[in-house]
Amino acid sequence: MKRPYDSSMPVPKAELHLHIEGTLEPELAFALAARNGVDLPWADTDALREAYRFQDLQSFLDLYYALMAVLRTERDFEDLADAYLARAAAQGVRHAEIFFDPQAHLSRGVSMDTVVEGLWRALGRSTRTHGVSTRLIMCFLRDESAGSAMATLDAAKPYLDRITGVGLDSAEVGHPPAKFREVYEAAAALGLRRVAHAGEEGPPEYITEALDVLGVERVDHGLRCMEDPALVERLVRERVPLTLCPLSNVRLRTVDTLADHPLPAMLDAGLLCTVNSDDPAYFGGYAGDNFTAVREALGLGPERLRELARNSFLASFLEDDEERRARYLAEVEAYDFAGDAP
Ligand SMILES: Nc1ncnc2[nH]cnc12
Ligand SMILES: [Zn+2]
Repeated sequence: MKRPYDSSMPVPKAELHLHIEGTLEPELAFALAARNGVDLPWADTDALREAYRFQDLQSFLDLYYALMAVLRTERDFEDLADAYLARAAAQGVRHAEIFFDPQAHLSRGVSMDTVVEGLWRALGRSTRTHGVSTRLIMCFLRDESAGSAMATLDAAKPYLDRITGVGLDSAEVGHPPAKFREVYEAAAALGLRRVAHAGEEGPPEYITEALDVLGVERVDHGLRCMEDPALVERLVRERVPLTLCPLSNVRLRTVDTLADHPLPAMLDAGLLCTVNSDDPAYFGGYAGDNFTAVREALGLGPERLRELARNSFLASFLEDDEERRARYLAEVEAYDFAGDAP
């Protein structure tokens, strides 16, 4: 008999909201700093971890961008991605759609080639080495100009065989989606899939704008849709997936505690919710940890957990490999969710 929720057999799932730079664990950051001769302003990994007390999204972003100083070579990006994929695989992730932030590297003199080739060294072999299929999503920083986003899209053109889609991240409030209309139109014309962070700290109107102006197929976070019943109805009707990140929401104080998270109400409303880790090195857990946390804090039963796992594959960009998606979905249906630990 299979032991359900055995840690050696975690829930099969896809991760759809994961910033690769947000997987930089303190130990790897210090190792890369030593390798590259970069001075870090923290004495050691404990001191760095001490700094992980965030007031809001911006206070996290300040640290997140600062620590990227250690990422300089192809090998650094390869090691970063390999470390994430190993951890994700151990927590049941079968498929990962991975964000990266090229502007945060280009502005430090690290080229698009270094970033994409480095990540690809790990991602290109990941089904073999980690048993995890992957897609790469290039995010634009919404607190930078639309012109900078367009230049970034241009710089990515030689790598479009490796990039599945575009996203929009960084400081949300004051940077509504419409600013990026032209760059999303250009991305669509290149055949790229479209997602955007919206409704994390920003108002529900940003979610509507991301759908109507940017044509996004998935909304990252989307938490604040719950303030607008007509928007919830639309998201349900149009089956727009939301990539929720519960531990991130607690650490960035968009919800007070995990027990206050609206996930159960969102599922009850019929929203197509998924559970993801966002920046796991900073927020206290990877994909499986997020599943465990919501199961325990919110008392989600076996069928709700199955729904979340199923949704993760339904919402993924696996249209170019339906056979693989069907295999993953069959695994979800065969999984015994009735036990007592993801
Ligand atoms: N949670 C988040 N929101 C916006 N931008 C991000 N970049 C990395 N993590 C992010
Ligand atoms: Zn995010």
